Amino acid sequence: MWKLARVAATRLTRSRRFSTAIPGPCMVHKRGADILHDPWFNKVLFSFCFLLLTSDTGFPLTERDRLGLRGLLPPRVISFEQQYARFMESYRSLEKNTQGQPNSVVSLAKWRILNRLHDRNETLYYRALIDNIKDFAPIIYTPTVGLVCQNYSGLFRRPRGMYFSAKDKGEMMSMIYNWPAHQVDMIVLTDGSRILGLGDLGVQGIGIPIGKLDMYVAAAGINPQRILPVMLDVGTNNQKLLEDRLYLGLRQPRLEGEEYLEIVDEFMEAVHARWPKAIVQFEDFQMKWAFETLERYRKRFCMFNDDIQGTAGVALAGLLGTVRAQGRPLTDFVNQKIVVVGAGSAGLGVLSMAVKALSRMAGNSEAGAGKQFFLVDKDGLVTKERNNLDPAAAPFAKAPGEIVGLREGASLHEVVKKVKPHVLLGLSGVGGIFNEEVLKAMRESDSTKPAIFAMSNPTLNAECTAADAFKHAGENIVFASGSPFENIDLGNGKVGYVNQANNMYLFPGIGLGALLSGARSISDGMLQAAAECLATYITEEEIEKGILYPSVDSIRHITAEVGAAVLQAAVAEELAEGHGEVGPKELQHMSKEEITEYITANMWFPIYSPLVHEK
Ligand SMILES: NC(=O)C1=CN([C@@H]2O[C@H](COP(=O)(O)OP(=O)(O)OC[C@H]3O[C@@H](n4cnc5c(N)ncnc54)[C@H](O)[C@@H]3O)[C@@H](O)[C@H]2O)C=CC1
Ligand SMILES: CC(=O)C(=O)O
Ligand SMILES: [Mg+2]
Repeated sequence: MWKLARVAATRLTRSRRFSTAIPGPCMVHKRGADILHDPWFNKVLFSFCFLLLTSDTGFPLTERDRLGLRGLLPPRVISFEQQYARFMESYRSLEKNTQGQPNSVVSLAKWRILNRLHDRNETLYYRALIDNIKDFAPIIYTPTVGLVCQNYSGLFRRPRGMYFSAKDKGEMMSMIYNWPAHQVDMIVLTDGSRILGLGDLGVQGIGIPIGKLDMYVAAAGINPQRILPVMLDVGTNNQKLLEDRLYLGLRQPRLEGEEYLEIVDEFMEAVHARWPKAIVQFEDFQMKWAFETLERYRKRFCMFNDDIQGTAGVALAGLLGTVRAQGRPLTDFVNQKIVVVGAGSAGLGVLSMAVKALSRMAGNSEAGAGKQFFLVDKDGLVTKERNNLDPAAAPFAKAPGEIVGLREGASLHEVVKKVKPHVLLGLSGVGGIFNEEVLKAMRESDSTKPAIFAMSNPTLNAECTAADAFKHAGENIVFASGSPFENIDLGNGKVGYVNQANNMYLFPGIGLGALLSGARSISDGMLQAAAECLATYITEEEIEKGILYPSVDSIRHITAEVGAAVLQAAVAEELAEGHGEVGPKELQHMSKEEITEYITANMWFPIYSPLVHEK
């Protein structure tokens, strides 16, 4: 395992650009103005250019005749390519015109222009997203999505996704049929209780499933007609929201205990009844429900928890990359001292996957695995002496006297000074806790190339900035953050490389592989295959430069690879039941290359199809 084969496949070009292949027809049951008002079929681009509102239409004349559109549009027809160029022109002019304004104003303006495009013309929106993923991911995903959630009531223009509230108890089985699409493949579900590091945002957390599913379309090529963002509104404990007259959710405290679980159970049953093969990704649930729902559903439904399982795989890939960056063999992972800051769903997910990887390296022996991991939470170092020690954290708690000189609750600074860790990894949600003192203590690390992972989101919640990490911990570190930072100019032509350690490198591939395998459930083996795939993706030359993760530009390619690895694992574990016309037997007989080809061929790509009216 963990073979470091150089990924031989030539990486996909960033996108297929404007293919000359003739797209197949798309049947449409609407006509006339109804088509123009449906962003899925619409081919008109409305844009502001030099302060003029222009509407450029991509409907050819024959199509206008077929669909009763003649006379409803100005006569000029422009191509998809021209529309794309027009949109990018207006986006770039917005960038220019907002220069010098506060970051939050610029980011929200960018989010609005993208969101407006989505609401009018999905094909063009997804093309723009795919072709500019590096620029647009920070807008539709972290960090801007956090700002969008915080301001959701004010930004809300038209609904996206479905809302199931505590008031819908007993109705969900019929409600699910209100969703207009016949088929749904991917659902991202939240209850809004822990949105990034921003806490309980109640119903406003819907921005997260929307952003994650946009990443599914961009990275995994999931057809946007088959995605469903879902908010389970069980109330909020955020007093400010409860008192906000613009708040759009239920004004009641969160349901607890059985009452809460009954709502989630009912939703899961309803989804399964209508779309038995849909994958459900749980996202941004507070820790107690994140673990409980994962245990409750993972064998019964095809689901996973992204914060626990997706994050764990991404972090593990980064930890193994760190071993390579030190010029050590992967087996040296057993000697790496790792301090994890944050004992929540993400931090504990990382530790348990890392311990499993260690025990596999040691020939499946659990004995002693994880002794070199240290867990710090808001009350300091976690030891067995902790009052009310959380059972989920207990396996990682240090025994009394296990580390001489460190007591229960020792501060992060004390822990780093004493342990001299190879890796300091933050999943605490607390901005700036890797302060100057802590970062300077990392200079005493036992590693020749210490690693600092400030994985909390969004940017202001990162445990430290990239600039501070290189400044205080030294130029020889490797650095990764959950939200993007610019690379750091270290002077003398040297660059401090900033990695983005974010579960976006895995969840799209986990979902895609699970979907196309038709797996009954998502096993540890499938998740491990995803993490291994990501870990082996980076070349030695890249590692030497401090690069641990691929560029966001190649997210479609890495997702295809991860999807293939997940599918292969599902087949090996006999969990794959097939997808569409491809049955389990055919999947079993596919080579690795054929699986990757199958995955790639099934990735949706946005182009205008000729619309044909279905009588
Ligand atoms: N980069 C990525 O891919 C991911 C990042 N995250 C980020 O990780 C953060 C935490 O997420 P969860 O684990 O789900 O949250 P959580 O609420 O379950 O856990 C937070 C943990 O941080 C600890 N903590 C709070 N204040 C602290 C302090 N001052 N010092 C040390 N520890 C402290 C708490 O005790 C708790 O154990 C969030 O900001 C989230 O955005 C989560 C998932 C993926
Ligand atoms: C990235 C992510 O899933 C989070 O910050 O919660
Ligand atoms: Mg999350």
